[in-house]
Amino acid sequence: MDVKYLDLLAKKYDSEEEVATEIIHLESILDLPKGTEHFVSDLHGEYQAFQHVLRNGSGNVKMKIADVFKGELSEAEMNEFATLIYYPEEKIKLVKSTFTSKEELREWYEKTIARMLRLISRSSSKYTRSKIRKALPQQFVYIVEELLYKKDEVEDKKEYYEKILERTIAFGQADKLIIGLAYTTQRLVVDHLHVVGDIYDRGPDPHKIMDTLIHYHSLDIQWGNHDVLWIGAYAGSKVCLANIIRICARYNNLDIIEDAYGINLRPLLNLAEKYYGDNPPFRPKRTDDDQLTGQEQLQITKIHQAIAIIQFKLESPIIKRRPCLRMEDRLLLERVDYGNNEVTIHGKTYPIENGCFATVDPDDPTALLDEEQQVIDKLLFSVQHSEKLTRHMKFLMKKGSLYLKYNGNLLIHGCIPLEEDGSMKEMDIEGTSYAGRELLDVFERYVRDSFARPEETDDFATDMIWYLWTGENSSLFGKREMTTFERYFIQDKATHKERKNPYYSLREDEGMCRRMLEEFDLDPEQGRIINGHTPVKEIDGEDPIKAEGKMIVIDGGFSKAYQSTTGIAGYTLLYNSYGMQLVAHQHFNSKEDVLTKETDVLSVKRLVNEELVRKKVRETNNGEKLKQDIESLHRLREHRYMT
Ligand SMILES: O=P(O)(O)OC[C@H]1O[C@](O)(COP(=O)(O)O)[C@@H](O)[C@@H]1O
Ligand SMILES: [Mn+2]
Repeated sequence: MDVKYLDLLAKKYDSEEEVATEIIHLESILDLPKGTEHFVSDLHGEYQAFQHVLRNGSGNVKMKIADVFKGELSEAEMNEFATLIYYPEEKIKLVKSTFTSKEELREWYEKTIARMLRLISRSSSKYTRSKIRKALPQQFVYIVEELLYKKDEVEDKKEYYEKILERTIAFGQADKLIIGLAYTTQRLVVDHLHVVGDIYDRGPDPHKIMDTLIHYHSLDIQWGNHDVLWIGAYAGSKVCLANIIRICARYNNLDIIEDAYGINLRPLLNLAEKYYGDNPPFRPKRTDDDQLTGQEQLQITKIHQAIAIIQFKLESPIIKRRPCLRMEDRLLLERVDYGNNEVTIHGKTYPIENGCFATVDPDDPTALLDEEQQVIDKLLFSVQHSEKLTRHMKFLMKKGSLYLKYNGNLLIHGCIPLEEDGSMKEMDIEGTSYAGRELLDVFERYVRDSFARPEETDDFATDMIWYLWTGENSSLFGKREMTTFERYFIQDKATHKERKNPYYSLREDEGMCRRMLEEFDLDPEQGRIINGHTPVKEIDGEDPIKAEGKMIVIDGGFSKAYQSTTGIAGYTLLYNSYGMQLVAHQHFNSKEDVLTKETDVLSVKRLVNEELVRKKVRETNNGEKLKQDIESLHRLREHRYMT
């Protein structure tokens, strides 16, 4: 081992005792049960629903409450207690408003704090003290530790503990303590979060989800196609940028661009006002909460058209300069017969409905007007100078990747592109052929490369990010082609169909899943593939657990827009030392509903597998890391203190 590294390590552990203590500490962690992993995917801007799943730990909080209090508290009391853990600030207010005397309140404080400590004590049983300390409300660490580790049987200490509680309440600190303990509980029931892609688009608050994730104690992200679209926009891809704005307009979410990220849409609006009018397929999709005036709706409809046309124009030069992407079929603006109002796709001609080609020159259909060029350039400048977006995109890069191998499982948003016969689909990129894991690795390199050079807007790496959004061999898209143009302009629904990669039928097969795990050097006996991206249509009887449990698809659709096709409001997955459980969530109404009616929609759990022997940290990714640390510490001990 590198002597320099050992010297560095010696600075941190500068006595033999310290090295020994650390070795003992780490070795004891290895024998603790593995922490609970929580998998979520396809959040699609649904911040409230995501918050709820995060706060209740996919039902884990309730499970722990039942473990501790079943038989002692009624169902209603347990539910109320659970709500307090999820939304402590609001719940305390509600509870307090029901009391008529100080005495009542004091009793409630005492009872509640005692219960919370019991719950925390149970939830933290598999963690070391130092880890628990980190999870405790920092201003109350001393008090909580005293209370947490008290031993009731020690009579003379009883008075001492009561005094602590009494003083805490008397000093008006009880609310803060309860709030802190509630967040501690939330934190302890989930050790690590995996976000299996698609934080962005369709829903109203992806930026709030990002802020939540930035503050989350431990997580990783597998990029979804929508996340990569945002990364692409920030990394300099104008066509990705046009797409994110188009999608925000389509879902009436331009606030995300303007208010959350501070990007000025005025130039785009001016252009839109000049060239476009009302046009049904471009009207924003409405949700129940939208209160748009006719004027507002019209404005969004115009913006939607303006940016869609810019997008279609921007696609053309990329397709032409990158023949290896083989996307010539998508040069649709060039296939429009502007005189007869028709378009020819895959050899078939269709009438165009609701065309909006005022800025298109039939002789040079993909040329941007100067005005359009200026609009997109200004937008890119704003995007790259948005402080908040910069923070969010950097975080996506830091915590994210195209796929992840974690504790023996393969986490991936979309797919591994396959041929019909189950072989890995090859793609020729700049003269080299890639498939399977290698293809995904090369895709990721391009994303990182483009992100590192945001000033380059037309280079290969930046074009590849767009390809990841929409290309046939993209592991994130997983479909033959994206029929956005057809859905706006052609009535014939057959043209709207996006044919899925064979992966999506082959993944039902256990042998295939085993081969894919092997492709990623994972043990097919132990490992599973965890997928997002395609909504599981429970309504039609689709099963999220496929291939004898080797494949688990957890996109049940947080996205409200997709709930009518799925029939539920999302799946999440829990993986603790006892095994894996899939949780199906019912539709989430609102936080207010949870608070007042305790409607913490019952989540149905299904066992995916049960570990025969409780899994320990030793057998996890983290365990591997700890073993390496221990090894280094042994070396340090020999190198420094035993010679
Ligand atoms: O539902 P919309 O807004 O029309 O979007 C449809 C587009 O979204 C996609 O389904 C991709 O989004 P998902 O990753 O959420 O599936 C495309 O395949 C499709 O063209
Ligand atoms: Mn997706």
